[in-house]
Amino acid sequence: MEDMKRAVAKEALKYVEDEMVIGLGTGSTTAYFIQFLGEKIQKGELEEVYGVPTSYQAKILAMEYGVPVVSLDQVDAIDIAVDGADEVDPNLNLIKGRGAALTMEKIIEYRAGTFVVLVDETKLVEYLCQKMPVPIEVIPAAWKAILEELNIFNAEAELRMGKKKDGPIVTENGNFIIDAKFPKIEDPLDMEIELNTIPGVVENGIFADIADIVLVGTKEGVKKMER
Ligand SMILES: O=C(CO)[C@H](O)[C@H](O)COP(=O)(O)O
Repeated sequence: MEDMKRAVAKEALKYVEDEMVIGLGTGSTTAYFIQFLGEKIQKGELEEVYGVPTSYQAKILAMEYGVPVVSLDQVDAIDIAVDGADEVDPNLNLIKGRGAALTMEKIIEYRAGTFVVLVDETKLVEYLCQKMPVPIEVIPAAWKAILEELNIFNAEAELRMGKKKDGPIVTENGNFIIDAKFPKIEDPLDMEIELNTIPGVVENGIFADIADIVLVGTKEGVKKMER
């Protein structure tokens, strides 16, 4: 599994050129990309490249490996964004947000000229929500009301609890995460828009029609899916 993650991360470097602004995703696969990117910069193989992190994890890794970091409000445009995903359907719609960084990820990846997604083959599904729930970032005061609202969609939804913290996890924006397992998502774009109309929802982890390229790590090597 780690070999597959490293392989897609290496492949993603081929899309990076001098003077690019790069959205840096969150998660274990993107961590390899940030590491390899930093190593290339340090060797002088890439120049005038800047990273816009989607999370503290991405920012800390970028600082550790020597990728110059800038914030979204310091750049005019993002040339490319590279990030992982939890599910990818045949039309390159995604579920993201296991790392609870989905809001900043979507803000940055939506704006990227090219959005490259890095996954291993276990993340490929026939339809969204086949295996993974949709993470939904919510305003803390609204969590219970939103859980009830999600009953309309027949979702099995729960507040995400901390692992090394008592109580719910708190996102980098100071919000809670609800994980909602829907029966089957027939129309990802429609569902993405509908979830965001519930008052108190900040953003949800359906990324419909955003990914341009998905690099899939398989036992036979890296495969490319493109829109
Ligand atoms: O959406 C994410 C974080 O919010 C991650 O990109 C996604 O969970 C994939 O992570 P990993 O590469 O560790 O499997």
